[in-house]
Amino acid sequence: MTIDLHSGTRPAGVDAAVAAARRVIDALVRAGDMTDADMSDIADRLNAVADDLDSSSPPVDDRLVDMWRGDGMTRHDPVAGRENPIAPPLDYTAVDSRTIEAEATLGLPYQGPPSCVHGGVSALLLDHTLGVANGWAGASGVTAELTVRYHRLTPLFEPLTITARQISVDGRKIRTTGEIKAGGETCVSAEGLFIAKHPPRPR
Ligand SMILES: CCCCC/C=C\C/C=C\C/C=C\C/C=C\CCCC(=O)SCCNC(=O)CCNC(=O)[C@H](O)C(C)(C)COP(=O)(O)OP(=O)(O)OC[C@H]1O[C@@H](n2cnc3c(N)ncnc32)[C@H](O)[C@@H]1OP(=O)(O)O
Repeated sequence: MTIDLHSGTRPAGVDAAVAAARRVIDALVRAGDMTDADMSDIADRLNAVADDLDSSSPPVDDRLVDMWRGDGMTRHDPVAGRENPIAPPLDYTAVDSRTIEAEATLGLPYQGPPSCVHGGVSALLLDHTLGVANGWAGASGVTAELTVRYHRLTPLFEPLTITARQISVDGRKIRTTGEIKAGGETCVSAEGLFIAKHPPRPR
């Protein structure tokens, strides 16, 4: 069974609030202490927002059930999740029946070397994208091995194409590859071994 690549939007403004939080994260990293803003006041205001959210949030077990509803894409993961402010977020489209891709431009919160994407962030994006390609191709599982090769530095502030394709399914073993490209050049490639295993979703 394949999955819908889009997790959809919710009407309550959640996506807009999370997008605003993403802006805040980006703006904080950009400002550092080179700002005239009153950072103590900003901390108070951000803490007030967090207090509002904390006081109105459901028990975590209820939220876990909500996060995992359905059988396909979720909205909370740290790569494509519209409800997760640390996700860029990637938005996948199908290339063919085993291949997906997304475009993203990453900013300062994802920095490793100067003006370049952190290698761990690239590995995260690829791990997840390989996993979603498996869901799209119809045989998915958990990552057992991920081999990542860094060919050249991956730039911040430039459009990146992240692609993944399922290569083979042999019993429970699923092999999947992917890459991150900038300007048509491969910056990072990955090979993953996934094992068909589906931890039960909280219900
Ligand atoms: C987030 C959950 C996703 C699940 C997918 C669900 C639905 C898909 C829908 C939508 C897709 C959307 C999003 C998904 C996107 C991303 C996925 C998230 C990726 C992750 O973030 S996931 C977390 C990190 N991941 C782990 O936390 C795994 C922990 N680990 C284990 O859970 C076990 O360790 C396991 C299951 C790996 C194996 O355990 P096991 O007992 O089930 O199987 P067993 O050991 O018998 O191995 C069977 C055969 O695989 C070979 N084999 C096993 N491991 C190997 C290895 N490392 N290297 C080489 N070969 C290996 C054996 O050698 C044997 O081979 P043989 O049959 O030939 O002897």
